[in-house]
Amino acid sequence: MTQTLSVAITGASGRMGQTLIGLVNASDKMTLTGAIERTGHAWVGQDVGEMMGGGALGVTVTDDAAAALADADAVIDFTAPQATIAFAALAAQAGIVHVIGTTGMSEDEIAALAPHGEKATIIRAGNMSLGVNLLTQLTKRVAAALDTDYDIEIIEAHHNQKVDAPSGTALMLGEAAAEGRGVKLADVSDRGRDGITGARKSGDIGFTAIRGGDIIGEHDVMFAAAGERIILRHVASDRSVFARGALKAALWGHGRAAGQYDMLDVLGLSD
Ligand SMILES: NC(=O)C1=CN([C@@H]2O[C@H](COP(=O)(O)OP(=O)(O)OC[C@H]3O[C@@H](n4cnc5c(N)ncnc54)[C@H](OP(=O)(O)O)[C@@H]3O)[C@@H](O)[C@H]2O)C=CC1
Ligand SMILES: O=C(O)C1=N[C@H](C(=O)O)C[C@H](O)C1
Repeated sequence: MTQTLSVAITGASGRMGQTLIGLVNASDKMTLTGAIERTGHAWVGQDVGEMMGGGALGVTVTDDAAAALADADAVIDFTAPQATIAFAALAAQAGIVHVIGTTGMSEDEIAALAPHGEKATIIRAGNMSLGVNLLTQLTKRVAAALDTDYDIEIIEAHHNQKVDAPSGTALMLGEAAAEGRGVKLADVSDRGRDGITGARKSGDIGFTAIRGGDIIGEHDVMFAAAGERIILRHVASDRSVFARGALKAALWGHGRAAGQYDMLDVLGLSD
């Protein structure tokens, strides 16, 4: 019998946690060996499949992340910044693959992952879908081809439970646009306009965040000039696009040297 990849999922009860568990369970390349929630969560001690409203999967939700990661080849983690840093330490201790989908991480929080990337194989991206990662490359090319007569605006829309803005994807697209233009995003980023803002500064990259209902994730990169607009758009209509990318990353990372990677590496889209 072929060996499958043993996978633990953090934030098991979350929107992405449940999507991931469904897909891992359906995969013939992976086996779900751990489902993690924090201490005191109502799911701890229960079968994860039953908690998801289906049949038993034979995996009990645990709050002992260290033990769950010690038994796994990979952990897939879509939670929150501080939790992700703690899981990175445990993944490094276990020397396994850590797929990180968590967004809203500050510069300092991202820097805190670095020492763990010496022992774990970290694959992190603000969006794990093939479509968005391809869109970052297209954005970079279009931005490189156009001058600052074309104002770049990134507009994102998400469900009303999302806690961070701009989205991780919007920031990836902003970084790609800035790279195409040969500038640093931090120097040209314009977020949160309100009141008498003054005219738009040429060369800025603007961000707008819409929050409402159950929108899964929509991103436009607009290049607006006098007389015309180019709009590159990605619409996610099912969370499985993110989860499928994360599973692909876990399989790609297994057996690979420790270090920090992204989805462009996984998908072979790096320049
Ligand atoms: N990279 C990508 O492709 C994608 C990234 N995301 C990102 O993934 C993250 C999760 O999104 P989503 O599933 O919608 O969010 P949810 O709120 O539905 O789920 C988050 C899960 O993480 C758990 N969690 C939160 N904080 C902690 C903590 N400190 N310790 C342990 N567990 C914790 C929550 O548990 P509890 O209920 O106890 O709080 C919950 O189970 C977000 O950052 C989101 O932006 C989402 C989709 C795609
Ligand atoms: O929180 C979400 O839902 C999503 N988060 C990611 C982001 O911040 O870009 C990816 C996707 O858009 C869904």
